[in-house]
Amino acid sequence: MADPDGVALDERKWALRREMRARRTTLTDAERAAASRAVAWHVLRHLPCRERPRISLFWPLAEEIDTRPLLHILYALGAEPLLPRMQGKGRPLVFHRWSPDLPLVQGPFGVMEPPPELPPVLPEIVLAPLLAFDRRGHRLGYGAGFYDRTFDAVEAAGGAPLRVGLCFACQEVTEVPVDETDVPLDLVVTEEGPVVLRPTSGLS
Ligand SMILES: Nc1nc2c(c(=O)[nH]1)N(C=O)[C@@H](CNc1ccc(C(=O)N[C@@H](CCC(=O)O)C(=O)O)cc1)CN2
Ligand SMILES: Nc1ncnc2c1ncn2[C@@H]1O[C@H](COP(=O)(O)OP(=O)(O)OP(=O)(O)O)[C@@H](O)[C@H]1O
Repeated sequence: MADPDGVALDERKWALRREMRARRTTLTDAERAAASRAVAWHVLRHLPCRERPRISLFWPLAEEIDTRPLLHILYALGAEPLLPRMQGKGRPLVFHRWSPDLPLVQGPFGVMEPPPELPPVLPEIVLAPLLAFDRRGHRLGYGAGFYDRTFDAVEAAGGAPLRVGLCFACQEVTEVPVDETDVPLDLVVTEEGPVVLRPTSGLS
């Protein structure tokens, strides 16, 4: 697929992924840690965490928001934190309950995941990692299409999760290139606070 100036959509997405990875690399460890604490605070303050939702996080890769303190706090609050597991290329992620004593196993791309023998759980809130987002709610990930497929699969199974991006404020762009499989986010939470993207999210 090509846009009017002839640059294929895929090429524009890969160029933006490279640019956003480079931008994220410029954060210092101290900035990353402070932003991660602020993001955790905004999630607890603005999402319905006291209703103890089944809420999916992700085990962070080196340069992503550090979600581990938030996982522990949600668990302590009596919420049901979940982590995703890959079932293979081209397949949706499946979610399993996480607790502090759960031994994780290393999956593809070095991602730490719950072991496969646990029962699958449908999330009510999905906190998704991303490389870039825009104010229309479009999200750019690492390019495997895992989260778009997962949002479709959860809905097909009867779920209607709140779709939330979790990232650094520097990952906002004017326009993410999208194709027809892109499932928009309801909101994004950065260290600066929540960015509400769809009024239907019920949050302000
Ligand atoms: N923490 C985390 N867990 C996740 C995701 C994610 O983006 N982050 N995923 C989202 O779909 C799924 C895994 N999919 C992935 C697909 C590609 C790459 C990838 O290309 N990784 C880079 C290294 C990235 C980094 O260190 O920042 C690589 O292998 O070069 C990673 C995860 C499920 N779990
Ligand atoms: N629901 C879906 N069904 C079939 N193909 C899909 C679906 N969602 C995404 N894809 C395909 O997967 C590929 C990667 O999608 P995309 O560029 O949106 O990934 P991404 O959002 O950057 O990655 P991720 O969600 O893994 O972080 C594209 O070719 C896209 O068409």
